[in-house]
Amino acid sequence: MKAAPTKITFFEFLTPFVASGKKTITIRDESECHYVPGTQVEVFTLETDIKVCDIEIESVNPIQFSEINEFHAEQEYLELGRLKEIISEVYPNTEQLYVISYKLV
Ligand SMILES: CC(=O)Nc1ccn([C@@H]2O[C@H](CO)[C@@H](O)[C@H]2O)c(=O)n1
Repeated sequence: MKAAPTKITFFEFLTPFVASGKKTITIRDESECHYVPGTQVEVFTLETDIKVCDIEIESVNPIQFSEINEFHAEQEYLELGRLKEIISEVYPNTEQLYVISYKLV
């Protein structure tokens, strides 16, 4: 069995919202859906690989791109339009995604 991942990266501009507890979910593709509820994960900036904080994974749930709504945007601490724009840039032509929810530890 593969070990649960212990590191996650976020775009640097989003990390203050993760560290302050304002952003409580992230939406990723299949390659990043292997986080395990109850495990602790270190948060780093994507661009500069600087450690930001520690989080505990609460849940990982599949979602279709077309199902992303205001409720997710609120938890992402982003406007819905902006959220969908970012996701389409990072994961072009990917319908199957995963909502990873977490809390600060
Ligand atoms: C390799 C890597 O770090 N990738 C990503 C992928 C996504 N995100 C953010 O997650 C949310 C849903 O996609 C949005 O808020 C995105 O901006 C991120 O910060 N970094």
